[in-house]
Amino acid sequence: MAAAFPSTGYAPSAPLAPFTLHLRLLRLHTRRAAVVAATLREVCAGRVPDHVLHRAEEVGYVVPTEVQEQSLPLLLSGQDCILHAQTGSGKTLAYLLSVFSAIDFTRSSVQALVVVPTRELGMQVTKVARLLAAKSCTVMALLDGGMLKRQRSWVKAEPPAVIVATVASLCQMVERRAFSLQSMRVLVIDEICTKKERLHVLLSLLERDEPKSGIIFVAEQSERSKKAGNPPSTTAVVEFLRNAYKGSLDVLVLEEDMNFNARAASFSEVKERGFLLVSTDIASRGFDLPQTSHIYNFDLPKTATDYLHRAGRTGREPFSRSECSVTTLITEDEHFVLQRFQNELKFHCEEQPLESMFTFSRAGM
Ligand SMILES: Nc1ncnc2c1ncn2[C@@H]1O[C@H](COP(=O)(O)OP(=O)(O)OP(=O)(O)O)[C@@H](O)[C@H]1O
Repeated sequence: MAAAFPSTGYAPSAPLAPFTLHLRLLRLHTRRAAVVAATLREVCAGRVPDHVLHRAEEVGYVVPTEVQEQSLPLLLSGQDCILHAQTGSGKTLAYLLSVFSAIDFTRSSVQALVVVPTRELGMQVTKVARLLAAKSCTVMALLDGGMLKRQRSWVKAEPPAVIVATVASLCQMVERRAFSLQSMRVLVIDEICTKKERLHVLLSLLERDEPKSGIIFVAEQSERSKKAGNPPSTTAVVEFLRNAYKGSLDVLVLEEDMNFNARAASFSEVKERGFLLVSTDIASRGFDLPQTSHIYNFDLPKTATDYLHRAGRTGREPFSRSECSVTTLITEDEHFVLQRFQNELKFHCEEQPLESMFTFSRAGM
């Protein structure tokens, strides 16, 4: 059977079956849809200054990503928003466009504040903000490890329109009254789930669960972190709990670097009474502490096998009938790792979003 084809630039060697034609039609529709999709300029029309959109186009931001397409109408209408999307989906550009839609470029005052968890993220955000602003306004980065003294006099003499800051640097500046926040129009909080927040979540879990005894597993310290002279994670967790935990259990620590005597002392102590043992994976194998009712993975284990060994420290005879649980603290980015462990070990975790578990007073953290 012969078939007539519209001119497509190629000659099929055999007549196309009906379903093939159907596929081609579908493809045509998809292409058409891409052509008629709104551009970034259209989505931002009348809200974001032309010079910013022009810069965005020069950089290559022409068509909005999905999160930008969905969030920009809300952000640009002045509504408060929480953007929740995968990493790399384009949230930064979405909130920066809303920052530039809200500030008055002719005023010399701090009008937008972007709070970031790390210096690295701060540098990235500052770079994109400066690209978009070009010379139309000043974007200042107040990041940990920066030259805060010099910046303090600069920020006073010539307040930037946009400040990108890590929490610690921002606090220093605010405590020294380096700038006024009275003209602030936009506040962006980018991914603030710091170790500190994790610690507070852990504390709330301990208060809620009231374990008989528990082991809190933290990650081993990396060589890089050791060289930089940072304390190991175990120290941070133990110090925090010794100050903040008001329950009856003893807070103890077990570390790789501890000598044998120190380890033995820790070990015999925990065997005798209720404990919260903070440890790296060193406590996940060979340790028999049957009274352990709760396991907390403060940091994710490296592998599914490590997860299994950690979990195996609870539910042990003769206490195995009492209520036992394994809780893993994860951020959105870590979700897939826990999913991988579940697939590999064939178990199912009940997921509890933070908001559904506790009412946090973030201001107090
Ligand atoms: N509309 C767009 N068109 C083309 N590229 C874009 C667009 N928006 C963002 N990008 C690019 O996509 C990459 C990821 O964007 P971005 O870092 O903003 O994502 P994100 O969601 O903020 O990520 P994270 O959660 O890791 O901070 C960057 O390289 C950015 O330049």
